[in-house]
Amino acid sequence: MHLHKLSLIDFKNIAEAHIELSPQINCLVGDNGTGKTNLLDAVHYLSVGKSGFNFADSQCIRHGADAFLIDGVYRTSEDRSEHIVCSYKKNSQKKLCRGGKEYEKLSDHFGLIPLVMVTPSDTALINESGEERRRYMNSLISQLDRKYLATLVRYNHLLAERNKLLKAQQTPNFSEIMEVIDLQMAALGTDINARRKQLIDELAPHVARYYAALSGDREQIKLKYRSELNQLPFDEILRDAQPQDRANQYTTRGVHRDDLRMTLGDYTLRKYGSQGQQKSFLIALKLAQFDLIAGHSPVRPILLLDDIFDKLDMQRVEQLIRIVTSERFGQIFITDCNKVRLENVLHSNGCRYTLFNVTDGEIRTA
Ligand SMILES: Nc1ncnc2c1ncn2[C@@H]1O[C@H](COP(=O)(O)OP(=O)(O)OP(=O)(O)O)[C@@H](O)[C@H]1O
Repeated sequence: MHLHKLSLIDFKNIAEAHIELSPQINCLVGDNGTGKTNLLDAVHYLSVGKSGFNFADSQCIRHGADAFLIDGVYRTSEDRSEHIVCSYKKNSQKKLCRGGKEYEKLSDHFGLIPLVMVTPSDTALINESGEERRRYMNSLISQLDRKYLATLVRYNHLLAERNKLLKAQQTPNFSEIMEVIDLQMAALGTDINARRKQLIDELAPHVARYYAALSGDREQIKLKYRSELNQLPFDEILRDAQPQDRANQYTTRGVHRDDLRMTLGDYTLRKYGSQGQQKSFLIALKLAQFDLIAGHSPVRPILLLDDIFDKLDMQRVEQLIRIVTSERFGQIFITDCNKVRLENVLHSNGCRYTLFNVTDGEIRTA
């Protein structure tokens, strides 16, 4: 499946655009702040129903306009297509339609048009708190397993109930209520732990392989899932934690404290990795994610590469281009400020591509 035609009206700084895309490599070139990333975000909207950069829908309406519209026609085979439209009008409900019919729930659309995006803002996965990494695991597992999200919602609900109880320790039957909550939390948390473990066990070898390829086999990285539940049953953890939880008045241990450990050689990537090494890791992670989704879906994800030259040396960029232009990948979008540099790399790898010039929100085929 690939995005064949894309039309935008009043989306961020793009007043109007109608473009026809290549099923393979699409390059968006232009100066800083011209709208290259905005176009990628529109493609993200059509897959996920929301911005890939945490923009609220209202922030995506072009300044001075009342609504935005994103209209995409995907080719699924020679004679079949999917028509997806996402629109949002100020102070009203966002609409996501497939073939002219509005979805009741956005989540019903998940997985139809898989997509993987690499952006400079991915560094938050390395440098921000564990919450960011848990969100990453949760979002990826939810794409592959719809039941996971329901389990997570129930766990978070119980966690909130438990924390409320810990703040009101004079509640009659405190211990009995706590026991009931813990019993349910232990079952759900054990489930969440198993799915996260399975995800990272599957993902980690691919990440290591892609990183080795990007670095020309000079460096090795490891990705590990850190959870207390890997060592102890959750019911035991909750029981042991009770005195501490009562003192702190919140739940100190559980899958809501899980994290990922990323190492370069024997050292923490966050502390000791250079910016280029961190960026290489994030690209390797996203390419591994691509393989994982492709393995679970009948269609290959669309790959969005925003600003890939940022922080990478030419050797790594060339390796990356070599990897993503291999048979295993499908439709790709690449943004860059430097047209000559991008074209040189693509030419030297013998790639065919379609180039778009982006100037002040206008997108034109070169
Ligand atoms: N709602 C909006 N209405 C109008 N303009 C907007 C809106 N949201 C963002 N912009 C503008 O879009 C531009 C940013 O576009 P974008 O992030 O796509 O740039 P880019 O071409 O990817 O640049 P860079 O090369 O620096 O990454 C900024 O000028 C910003 O002010």
